[in-house]
Amino acid sequence: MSTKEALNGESRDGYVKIDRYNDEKIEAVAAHYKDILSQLGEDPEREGLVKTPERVAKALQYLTHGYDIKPDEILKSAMFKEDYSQMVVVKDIEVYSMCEHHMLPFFGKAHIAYIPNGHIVGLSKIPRVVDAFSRRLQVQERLTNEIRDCIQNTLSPMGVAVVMECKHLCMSMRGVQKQNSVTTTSAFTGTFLSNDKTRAEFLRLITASLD
Ligand SMILES: Nc1nc2c(ncn2[C@@H]2O[C@H](COP(=O)(O)OP(=O)(O)OP(=O)(O)O)[C@@H](O)[C@H]2O)c(=O)[nH]1
Ligand SMILES: [Zn+2]
Repeated sequence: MSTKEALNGESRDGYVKIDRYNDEKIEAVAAHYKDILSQLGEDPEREGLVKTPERVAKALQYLTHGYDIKPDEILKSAMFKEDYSQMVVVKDIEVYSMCEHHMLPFFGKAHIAYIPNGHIVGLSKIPRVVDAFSRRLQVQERLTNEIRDCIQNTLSPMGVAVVMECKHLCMSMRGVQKQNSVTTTSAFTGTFLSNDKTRAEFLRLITASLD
């Protein structure tokens, strides 16, 4: 069974729920984690840990399921011709990703806007695109750009704006150990780049969630 098939379930809140896994992959990853537990000085046979390698393998499969999703097809599946040319903003989209350097979580919010150019897109598809790119090993900058490029290239709007604000556990629970730092990234195209007023309007609309 492919990982994609393994990810067929969808819960009501729109998040992908795994109810079948790629057993081959789970077994291979779990075997490595059993070894890792030993290397860390643990006893992988003790009661609490017996199933841990399999649990971790399943968790990792979930946390990286974005590799099997085609974000542009998500958008294409719900594009509608519509004569609406004002800014559409979807803000406060929860983001959970993992930094590719330490494989530790970073999480926060994405705020996304586009200005239609003949087509609008089903609103839920925008958070789905965010999930498709964030459920991979990432850096926040690339994640921001990938979301922007996907919406721009698929929907061809007058412009796209993406702002992300995230906390990185690799900066708080280890390393430099800064508990409250938040990283903000942004990416714009079209009118959001060329027109200061449009960009300012977007930033004003999302400001309430930036403090
Ligand atoms: N630009 C960027 N850097 C990130 C992101 N996530 C983690 N990092 C950084 O990746 C860098 C990796 O640096 P290295 O010096 O190779 O790793 P390290 O020795 O573990 O670094 P420290 O975290 O400073 O202890 C660190 O500075 C992290 O803060 C991200 O999304 N974007
Ligand atoms: Zn990191």
